[in-house]
Amino acid sequence: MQSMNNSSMYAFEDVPGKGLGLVAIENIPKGTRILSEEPVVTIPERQKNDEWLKSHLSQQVDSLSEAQRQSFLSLHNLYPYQNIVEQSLGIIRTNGLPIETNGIGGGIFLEACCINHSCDNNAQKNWNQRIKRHTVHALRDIPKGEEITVCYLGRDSSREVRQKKLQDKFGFLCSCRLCSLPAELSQETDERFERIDYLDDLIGSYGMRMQFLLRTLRYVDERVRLYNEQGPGNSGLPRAFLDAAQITIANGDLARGRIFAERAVGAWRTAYGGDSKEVIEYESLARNPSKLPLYGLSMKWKTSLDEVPQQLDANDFEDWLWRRDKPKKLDQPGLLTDLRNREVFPGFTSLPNSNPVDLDFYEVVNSTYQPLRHWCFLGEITGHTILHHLELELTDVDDKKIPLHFYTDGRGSELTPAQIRKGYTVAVLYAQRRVFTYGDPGIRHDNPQKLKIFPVSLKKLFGLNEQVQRFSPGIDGIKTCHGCGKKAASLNGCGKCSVFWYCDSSCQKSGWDKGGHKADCRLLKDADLRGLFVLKWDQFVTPMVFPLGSSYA
Ligand SMILES: C[S@@+](CC[C@H](N)C(=O)[O-])C[C@H]1O[C@@H](n2cnc3c(N)ncnc32)[C@H](O)[C@@H]1O
Repeated sequence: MQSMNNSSMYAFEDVPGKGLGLVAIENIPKGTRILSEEPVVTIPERQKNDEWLKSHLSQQVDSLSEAQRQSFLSLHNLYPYQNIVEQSLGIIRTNGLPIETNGIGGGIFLEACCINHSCDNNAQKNWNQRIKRHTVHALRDIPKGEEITVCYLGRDSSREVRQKKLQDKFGFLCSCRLCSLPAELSQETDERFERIDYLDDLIGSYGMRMQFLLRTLRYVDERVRLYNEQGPGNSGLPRAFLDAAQITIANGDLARGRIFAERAVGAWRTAYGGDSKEVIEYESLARNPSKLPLYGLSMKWKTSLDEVPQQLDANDFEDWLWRRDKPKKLDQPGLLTDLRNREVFPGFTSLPNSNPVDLDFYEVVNSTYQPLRHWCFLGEITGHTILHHLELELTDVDDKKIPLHFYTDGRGSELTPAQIRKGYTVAVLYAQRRVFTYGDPGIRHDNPQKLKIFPVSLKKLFGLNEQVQRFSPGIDGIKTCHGCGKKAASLNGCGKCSVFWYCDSSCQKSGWDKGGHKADCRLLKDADLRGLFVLKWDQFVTPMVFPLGSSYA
């Protein structure tokens, strides 16, 4: 068979084991439109019955030119037939490609229907609704002599599933590069596809629900990474980039939103061409992301269009783009936790809601929600009442007043009056923001192991934190003498708290008397308070409880 297209980049050839196929007769660069074709026969979306369809087909086949009719009748046919009408029906069933337009469900394209399948296809087929043609584009550079292949399957799946589908529907056993991988590598690919599939479902089920957006962005990030590991040009990529664009724009982040939209457009341009509806629609989104109806559902990640870091290397840029958690400085050995770190010590407004559960803070383990990271709320007692239960009035790091209700077994009676003092600081592990039937939103406390009261005001605690941050070892292990300010790797730790460092006993005396360490050291004697600084709050294994001392002593 000869191509109808004179400027063709391919020839029809017999491909061993596959029948007829299309083979590149020149090098075809990635993104090239290899083929653009109108249907010669169409099939309506809704068919009354087989008889009606047969007559509908006969009329179309009869009106083809002789050359077209010959080409049509020589197409592959998996079904037995007695006459030309049955033969036409078999050809349609074997080769029909989707056409999504005005009640038409599919059609026959004389050239595109000769393209064979590969699970590792180098070309992408598509019905281009705007130009009303079936197109095929190179997903990667295709060297002269290589067969042009598309994927017959809708979704990435394991080798077993792919092979079964191809056998059942198209009657062949696929022996493409992916299907011929040795068992171990094939298993790796299968696991990747299974994970992509799973992530796809998760992304679909979380959708654009505001409280899950960071989580969903992580899933999309992982999905894109898996696609890239698998190889270039996966047809799922543009959709993944569009998901990322929508998530970031919904949170007011125009800078990232535009970049993701541009990536989606770039991937669609490669696979579908610049005149496809996807490219045209999302090019306009990339130009003006704030036009997305979801824009600004929250302004949590607000950026302007040009707030794109310029000096980052490629990896750091991707970390920025996907909002990946960078290992914080706190990870470094010797570094002490900074109480100003709002990820770990959030104010009330940044606490997760108790309902619906915030999946940035929790994950499902054995059908229950478990924290997936550490956080600890700090608030200073400014008053209290006791009616049915103890209610503390707290002021948080943002000076916001919050009620803390005791729903422990003792309803608060487990505390001594000496603990319930104005000016003391309460620490609540894994606190949630909760709406109460009566009164303002606040915190419900029901597990005594999650709460601790320190006999120090929030202001003093932050004062101590400043000292700790100033004098404790830096990333380089260099400590600062709390007495004279000298910096050195080898200083002597305070024998009581081991948090402050001194050159010698005279520096220690100066720090003790003038530097205020006498009072601070007394506070730091409490292993729970010391734990606020020395625990690796950014490294989560299991939830912590008070006494914290047992978690690090
Ligand atoms: C739409 S046709 C493709 C053109 C076909 N090779 C022909 O000779 O007309 C689909 C049929 O091609 C064959 N085919 C396509 N891809 C194949 C592959 N990867 N391995 C073996 N046979 C394949 C199968 O017989 C399949 O039913």
